[in-house]
Amino acid sequence: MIRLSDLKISYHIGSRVIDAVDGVTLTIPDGCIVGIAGESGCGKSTLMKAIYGDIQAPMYLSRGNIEYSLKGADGRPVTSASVRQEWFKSISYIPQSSMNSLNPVIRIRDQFIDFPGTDSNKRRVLERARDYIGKLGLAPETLDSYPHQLSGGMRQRVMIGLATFFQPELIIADEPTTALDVVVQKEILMLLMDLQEQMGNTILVVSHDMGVHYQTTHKMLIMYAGRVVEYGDTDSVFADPQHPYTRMLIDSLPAIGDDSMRGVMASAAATGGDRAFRVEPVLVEVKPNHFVARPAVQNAGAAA
Ligand SMILES: Nc1ncnc2c1ncn2[C@@H]1O[C@H](COP(=O)(O)OP(=O)(O)OP(=O)(O)O)[C@@H](O)[C@H]1O
Repeated sequence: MIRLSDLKISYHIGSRVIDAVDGVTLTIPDGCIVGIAGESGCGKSTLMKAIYGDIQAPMYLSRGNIEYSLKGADGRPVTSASVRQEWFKSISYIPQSSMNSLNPVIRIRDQFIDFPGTDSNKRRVLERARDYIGKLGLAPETLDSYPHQLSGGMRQRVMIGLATFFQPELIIADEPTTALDVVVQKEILMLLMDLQEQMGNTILVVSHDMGVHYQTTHKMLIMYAGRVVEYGDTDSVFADPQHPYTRMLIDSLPAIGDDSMRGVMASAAATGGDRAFRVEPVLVEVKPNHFVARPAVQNAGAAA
């Protein structure tokens, strides 16, 4: 379980402050895949980095806190202060464009054993890695390759392999299939789903693709302008979206035979756009496990 309480994450840019995540309070249960969606710049990656404990200038925690029910490698509870020590052990992160994050001058095998340890320990890990990447659909020789010798899909599988090798309890995948063709996208997502089923861990997946969310997630978290507008079981959110922005995202899913984006444009116009999408931070449970935020109270200046 991860509990976010009144979380506010900001960036200091010169004399300006950008509140990228603004007053998020919610609980993510164990053992589920949570999809995070929302327009570009709404704060998805910032929220993921904060949960991962990767808060570095110019980003900072303005308010609130994060609690984890994770156990560290030493058996102790993970806290915001200790979460960084758990990277790639109890918690791992597959960043945006992660397939380009592999060190280009280091063979894949050496990326698996890039940790302090004895030679015999590393040999044992390498044997396990050879076995493990086979389960991810990669040939054992992949370990002997340099990243540039692999296709984008293979590199992404390697990244997922590195992120899941130690069976972390929490995996954060920030747009894990961007820049891959649709067939490879599907394979990668199936792989993540299979791994989640086997390990029973929690996966947070950021994606702009609502179709991907519908097919792969148990819960959906929809963000707009730094706030969570809706959060609930995926079936419920897709069957009965409560917030106009969620409705617009779901309407953007093309149906077979649909030849245009007219539905999206029409529903954006009908909802009243930005003003109608802005919300207060507090989420209200409208159905079991389905929360929605109330519309923001517009001040006189904003309304003018
Ligand atoms: N390093 C940074 N310095 C300054 N501002 C930043 C930085 N990173 C993000 N921001 C700002 O914080 C806000 C949220 O950005 P974030 O990357 O979290 O959004 P996002 O929803 O993940 O977007 P995308 O879907 O495009 O990845 C945006 O206004 C962005 O400009």
